[in-house]
Amino acid sequence: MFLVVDDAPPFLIYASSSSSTRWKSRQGKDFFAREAKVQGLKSRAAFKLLEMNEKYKLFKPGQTVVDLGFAPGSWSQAAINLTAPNGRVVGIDLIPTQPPKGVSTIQGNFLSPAIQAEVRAYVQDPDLGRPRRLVLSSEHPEGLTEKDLEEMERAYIDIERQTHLEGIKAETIGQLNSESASAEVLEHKLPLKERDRRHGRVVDIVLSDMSEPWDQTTGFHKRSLSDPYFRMMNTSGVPFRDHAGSMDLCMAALTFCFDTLRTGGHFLCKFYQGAEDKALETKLRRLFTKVHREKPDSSRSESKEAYFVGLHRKENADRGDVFRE
Ligand SMILES: C[S@@+](CC[C@H](N)C(=O)[O-])C[C@H]1O[C@@H](n2cnc3c(N)ncnc32)[C@H](O)[C@@H]1O
Repeated sequence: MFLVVDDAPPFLIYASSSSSTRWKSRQGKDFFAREAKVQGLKSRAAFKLLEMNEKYKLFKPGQTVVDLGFAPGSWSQAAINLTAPNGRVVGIDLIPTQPPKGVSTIQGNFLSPAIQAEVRAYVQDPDLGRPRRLVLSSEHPEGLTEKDLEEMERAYIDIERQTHLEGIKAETIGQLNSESASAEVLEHKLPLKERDRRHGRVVDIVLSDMSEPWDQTTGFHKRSLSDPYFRMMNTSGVPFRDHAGSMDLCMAALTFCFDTLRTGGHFLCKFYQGAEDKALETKLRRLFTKVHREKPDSSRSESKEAYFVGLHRKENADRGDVFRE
């Protein structure tokens, strides 16, 4: 079943049921590709995200989402709609791509430490990438004051952080200033959101649909060299190579989660199944309260791709422990 979501840009929610799944499989394997075209989505990949969101309820208004390997952009399209109003989505990809409306993007190789640092720095500023301010007139037709409008524009994350800060009791602040108290003990007295913020953990959801790009060896006759998206999407067709490449990308994404994901935040990560995925799952289990393996209906059955869904980042996960072999 496909439901239209309010009057936002053309965008539909996917809800699965066994009868609809049977119907879809009868339609042939390009059902999702056709449906993506009809719905104005940038690719059929959107349905994988929508299906997993339907199951795990990942998105909420106002969230900060980082979409690794976002091109051509259907996950970012879905994320910007599902986090409205006031959400922000930052997409990163190797290839130059026109970003979907409302999405901020950085072009570069996410395996590069410089690009990772750039993304971390970008998300630290809570105002970057959010919808722009409204033009205010002194007399608003609905009787709203300038202050009301300013308040409405502030993301819920900022509002919550402010509330927490205001809620810190004077005596705690006094203790914070006391030279005798140890920094570690005092940090535990801070509200969780403030503690997360101090450590740069400001992202609500990290998505990674990155696929290792491979040198093109076939299909040169198909205009594909002039279409970078097609070129980069190739997998090698050699399961071990695809698997090994995807493990590197997943580890980079997981490290990024450790550094930037807030306590309670979620991670959704594509991987190619193989010998190493169990070790990756173990690391995920050390960082997240719940971890699921998913093979959405809309993922081609002949492909070795699957997804890990890491739910609710733990509060006190230790870096050395999470990444130990
Ligand atoms: C399957 S596509 C993503 C589709 C996307 N989720 C969507 O909905 O449109 C995989 C993307 O990962 C990107 N990618 C692969 N390796 C990357 C890397 N090291 N850094 C950044 N992007 C990468 C590719 O360029 C490609 O665009």
